Amino acid sequence: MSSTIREAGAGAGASKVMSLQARAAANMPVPSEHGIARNPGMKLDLGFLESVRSVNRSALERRVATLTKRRSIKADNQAAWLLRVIACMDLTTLNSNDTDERVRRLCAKAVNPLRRDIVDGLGIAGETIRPAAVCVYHPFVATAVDALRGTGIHVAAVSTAFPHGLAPLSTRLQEIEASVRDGADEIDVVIPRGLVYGAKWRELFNEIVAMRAACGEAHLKVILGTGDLATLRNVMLASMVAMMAGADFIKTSTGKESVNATLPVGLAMVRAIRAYFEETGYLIGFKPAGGISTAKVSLDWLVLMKEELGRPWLEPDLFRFGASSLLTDIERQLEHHLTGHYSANHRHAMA
Ligand SMILES: O=C[C@H](O)COP(=O)(O)O
Repeated sequence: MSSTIREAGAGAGASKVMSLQARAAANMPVPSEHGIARNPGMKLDLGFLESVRSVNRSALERRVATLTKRRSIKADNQAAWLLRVIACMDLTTLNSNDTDERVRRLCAKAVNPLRRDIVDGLGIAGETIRPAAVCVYHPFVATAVDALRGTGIHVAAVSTAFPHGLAPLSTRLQEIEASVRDGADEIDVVIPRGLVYGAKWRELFNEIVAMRAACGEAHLKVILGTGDLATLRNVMLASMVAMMAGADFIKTSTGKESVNATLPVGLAMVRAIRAYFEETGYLIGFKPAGGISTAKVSLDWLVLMKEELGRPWLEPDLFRFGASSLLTDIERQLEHHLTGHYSANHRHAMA
C-alpha cells in the first residue's frame, strides 16, 4: 500500500492523481462513456492498517484554510459551478415524517430543480440540469422509482438500519436486497461504529463485502458516520477498509450525527481515496453529506475535490453531495445572481 495515506496530514502541495491520458497509457482503469470502472475491492491489508499511526489534524485544517481562502472559482463563474453542484446532488429526504406524497413532491422537484424564470434567465432552457439521484428510506424506493422513471435520475436507498446500522447483519442484507428488488440504483449503507472502536477491521471488511454482494449491480456507498468515529485515524482506516471491501463511494455522514460533513475530515477521506487509487488504479467516489445547506459551502467542497483529486471528481460518477436543503439555497443564490435580490425561502419550496 502506498505511503500517501501515512502522509495524509502533510501540508499543501500534494499532487493530483494521474491524468486520464496517463492512466490510459499505463493500462489502468479509466472512466468511459459507460461510466467508471467499478472497484472490485482487494484483500484486507491488515499490515497496512497497523502501519497508520496517526493523522495530522492541524495540517489538514491548514490545507482546508488555504483552499477555501484562495478559492479558485471566480464570481462570474459561480452560477455555472452552482449548476454543477445540482448535477452532483443526491437530493435527500430522510425524515421520520416522510410519506409517499412527500417523496413524489421531492421527485417532481428533482425533475425541475429550478424555477422557470431562473432557467430562462440563465439561458439554460435547452439543457438538462438535474440532481444525480433522489435519496430515500427503503419504504419509499418503489414510489421514487415510479416517479423518476425515464428521467435518468437515480434512486438511492439508505438500507441498512439507517442511521445507526444496529440490526443483525442478515436483516441489513435483506433490506439491501429488498431495495434492489424495488429498483434502487444505489444503496447507501451505514457501518456499525462499534466495529471501528473495537478495531474489528476483519469483521467490518467482511460485512461490507457481504453488502456489496447484496447490492449486485446497484452501486454501494459506505457511510462512515465520521462524527462518531472519535479520531481521524479511525476515519482513515474505516475509509480504507470500505474501499478494500469494494465500496463504489465512501460517504461521510448520515446527517443524523451531532457533527456531520466537515472539510478537514472530508480531506482525510479524499486522501484515502487517492492512496487507494495509487495502490489499485481504481477511482472511488466521495459523498460528503449532512449539514451542507449553503451554496457557499458547496463551492468550498468543489474546490477541495478539484484541487486534491482533479477534474474527474467533479462529475456525478465520482462526487455527490448528500443534502436535503442545499438546493433551496442554490436557487436563492442563482436568483440573486440574476436579479441582485434574494427572495424568501418559501418561494423555493422543496416539497
Ligand atoms: O445523506 C444525506 C443526509 O442525510 C442529508 O443531510 P441534511 O438533511 O443535513 O442535508
